[in-house]
Amino acid sequence: MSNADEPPLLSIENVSVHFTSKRLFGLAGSETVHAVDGVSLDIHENDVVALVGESGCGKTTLGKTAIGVQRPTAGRVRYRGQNIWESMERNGLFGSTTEEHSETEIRRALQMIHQDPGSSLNANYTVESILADPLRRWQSEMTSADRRARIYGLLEYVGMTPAADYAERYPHQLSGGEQQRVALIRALLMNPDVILADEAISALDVSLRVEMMELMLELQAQFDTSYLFISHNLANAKHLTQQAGGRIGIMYLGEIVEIGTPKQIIHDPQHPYTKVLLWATSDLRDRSGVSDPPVRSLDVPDPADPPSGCRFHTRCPEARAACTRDSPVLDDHDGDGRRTACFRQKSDHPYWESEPLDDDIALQSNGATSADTD
Ligand SMILES: Nc1ncnc2c1ncn2[C@@H]1O[C@H](COP(=O)(O)OP(=O)(O)OP(=O)(O)O)[C@@H](O)[C@H]1O
Repeated sequence: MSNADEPPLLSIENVSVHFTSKRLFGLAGSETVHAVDGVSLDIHENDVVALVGESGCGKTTLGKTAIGVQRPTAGRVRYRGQNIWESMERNGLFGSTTEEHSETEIRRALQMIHQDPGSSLNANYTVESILADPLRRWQSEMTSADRRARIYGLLEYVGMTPAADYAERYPHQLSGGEQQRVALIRALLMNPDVILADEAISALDVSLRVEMMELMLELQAQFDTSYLFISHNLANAKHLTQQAGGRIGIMYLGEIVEIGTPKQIIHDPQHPYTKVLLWATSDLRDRSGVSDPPVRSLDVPDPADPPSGCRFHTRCPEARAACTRDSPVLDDHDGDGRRTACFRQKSDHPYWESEPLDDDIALQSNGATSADTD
């Protein structure tokens, strides 16, 4: 479990990532996709934070920005207090100073595992060479016998036995679950502070997902690392964060709209969009409740032209005129650490005096959102 009183390991400060590209089909001009907008988030030592939201809401972009793979167009990312892009630029020009972490150290500290480990494991190397590489780089004092013992020990730990047999295999000779375990071990052998796990279990069979999450947590304790876990599946996010004492952040159209403990998010959601995600997650849905999705519209707005005010207002069943004008700030309204970006959490907000947007629109009743369970 993390200690929120300690200075954060990673601070994402008011970060935006906008992608500008030419319009397709010969249309004049360019368009700017607001992939991430004004997000702040701290990740602590031994933390587990899961980001959940529909496809295209900016989870991957935010994750990559957090680990210094994507440069923000506004805002800062700090690693142990140090602005990582400024440091990397300065290091490139002048080398690192003694007080700061070098670019190499920052790169080592912030690792990633992908949805498709097959494409990230080098097909031409055996499992043993793939796993020996980080040890050679970061623990150069190890003898080759020590390296082999370490690799075999870890393969056995993750259930890939006999280890000597698995060590000689190439990635294509492993199942998807085995490839993902090798990718996880390789990332951990870099001795990272944070691992971005981007849909890292989504491609696995349902039965293997829980196993992989358990393994991630067991290895977290051994390697002293934090996870930023990205998933479109709220049930998986709950499973992982619940055991780790972590948090779930709900993203919608480039913004975090609610963040809190799994108990707060799953059992007492405050943001109307969190309620939609819960509704869409069959494993978590309250079956005694409504059968229709709690949204006014199923249409997801274009991230190149996000709605004014609260971005969720075009779909929100609770939306009022105030929501079309002003953007709610992500705030801790109850003093319990959970933060929500919704005017309904402030009893004295002008929202309560403003007109409901459209009383006549019935809740739509067909289909689910794309963040459904699979
Ligand atoms: N390199 C890029 N250039 C232009 N637009 C991009 C780029 N990367 C992402 N986007 C756009 O930014 C938005 C957010 O994308 P992102 O991949 O971060 O979302 P996501 O929530 O991770 O989605 P998914 O679950 O489908 O991966 C999308 O509209 C996407 O099309």
